[in-house]
Amino acid sequence: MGVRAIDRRRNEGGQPTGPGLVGMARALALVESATPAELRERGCGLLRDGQGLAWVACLYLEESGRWLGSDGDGARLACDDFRHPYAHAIRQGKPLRLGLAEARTRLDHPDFQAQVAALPGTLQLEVRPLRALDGEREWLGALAMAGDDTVLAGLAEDAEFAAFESLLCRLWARLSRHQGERHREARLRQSLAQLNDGARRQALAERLAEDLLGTSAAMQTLRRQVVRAAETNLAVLLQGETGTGKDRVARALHRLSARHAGPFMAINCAAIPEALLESELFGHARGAFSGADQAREGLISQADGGTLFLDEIGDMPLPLQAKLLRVLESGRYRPLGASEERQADLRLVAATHQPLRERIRDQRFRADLYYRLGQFPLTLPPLRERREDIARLAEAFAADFSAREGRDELGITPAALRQLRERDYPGNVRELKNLIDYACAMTRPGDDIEPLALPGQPEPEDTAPGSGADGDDNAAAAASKVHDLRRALRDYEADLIRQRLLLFGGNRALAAESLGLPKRTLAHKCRQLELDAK
Ligand SMILES: Nc1ncnc2c1ncn2[C@@H]1O[C@H](COP(=O)(O)OP(=O)(O)OP(=O)(O)O)[C@@H](O)[C@H]1O
Repeated sequence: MGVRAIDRRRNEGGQPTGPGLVGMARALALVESATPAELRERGCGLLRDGQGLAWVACLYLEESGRWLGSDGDGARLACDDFRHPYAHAIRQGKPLRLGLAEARTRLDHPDFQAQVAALPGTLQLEVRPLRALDGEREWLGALAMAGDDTVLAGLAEDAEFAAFESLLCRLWARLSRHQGERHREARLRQSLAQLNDGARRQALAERLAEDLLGTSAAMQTLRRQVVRAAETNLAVLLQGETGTGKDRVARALHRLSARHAGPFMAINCAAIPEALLESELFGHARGAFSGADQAREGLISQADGGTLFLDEIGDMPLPLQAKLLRVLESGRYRPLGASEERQADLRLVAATHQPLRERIRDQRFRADLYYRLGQFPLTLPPLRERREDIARLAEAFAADFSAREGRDELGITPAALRQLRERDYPGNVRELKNLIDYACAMTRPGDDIEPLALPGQPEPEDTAPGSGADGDDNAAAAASKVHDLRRALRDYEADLIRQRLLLFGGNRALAAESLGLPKRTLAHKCRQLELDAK
């Protein structure tokens, strides 16, 4: 029975539709499809409903040309797998008809078997390879139909079915072409956007190189990561040995971020006595504790709209860690003694030189806070792992010194550079900077820094015989000049701490240990004496 015959039968109920109009309605239904998938679905529906077929499926050739996909059941069948009938039909380039019972026993592809499992074995299966008639793309896929022998035989001879199939193929080819173009355009737009993003990020990373010096691969990677982190609002955890530049990275992150116009508030958790840290961070209400005559904003409130940098986060006391976690998770906090909670919108950057995992093991740091802080973890490489950066850093520090002191620019001799490259730097970049400052101070204006000017290199005068006696004389002379004991002691203390920090390349833990002080006390003294606490 042909399409026309079936249409006639469908319209026996008196609907005023002639064969031509039915064909038109069918064509319209196909033409209105927006995508190849919709077209296939409509095509199958029209055939199934109008032709008395038991099963209709339309398989499409994937872009690779190696697979046939099926919209309805998601089956995917390889074109060169002859365990299913579609491969045979496409290989032969002409329709294939066989009994379903035979197909079930001969063609044991599991996806095909599943497709026809529920159909009676008495039916016939016809597979028609579909080809784009305009030649743009040779094979489109295959049409599979199961039905009575007479129905399938009628269809094969029906001119209207042939027209239907031809329209299906033309529309399919056109829609595929449009869809392909749309996909190509979308891919192009996407890669252009990525290219633009890539170029913008590259430009930012290059600009960052003026601030975070170093051409080593490790520094280049770090700068790229900083640019990425700055694009987000994620909490950043900076980990690295002392003096590797964590503070510098935190400031760069803020400058590059969308919050750059907001405040950047920083606090060193190790430098503030435990009792004060909470009110420094959270602020307090008036009368919250004895001496709190005025309400005071804490750093969290001051950092609203900007970035809060918590240095030495590993030293934060456990009770405060819990409160900080709450700020991170909800943005809510309560100043000391206040009755109401407040809301803050800030990006948190935390830094530590301590192995936080060990502190978690020792139950001195909360694991949940660690993971929350480290949404975007960044590790700063120690200087000894990027010795190629030493010369560039040293020259930049010498230039900084000259600019600060208003002196002509100082060069560094190749021998001094060699020595600088060979040193170990437990205090990392800070140690190198202190060393160059010292060497600059020891170098006569107009000269270049020589190896002898570097600390740790014996000076001829120091080794001269009798220097011990001179030392005693100098001490006596200095003592005779003291008129204010407190001030003299303060100066002496400041000098001693400064020297010790220089000796240990700025490593506060080592400096504090060598002076028999807790690290927190040393940090406190540095603040009191207005020494560079770093
Ligand atoms: N890549 C760099 N380029 C230029 N200067 C740098 C770089 N890294 C660090 N410095 C300088 O080295 C010194 C120490 O850096 P910073 O204070 O950022 O280290 P840190 O890792 O925060 O140290 P700590 O753990 O002791 O707090 C600063 O003077 C900083 O300006």
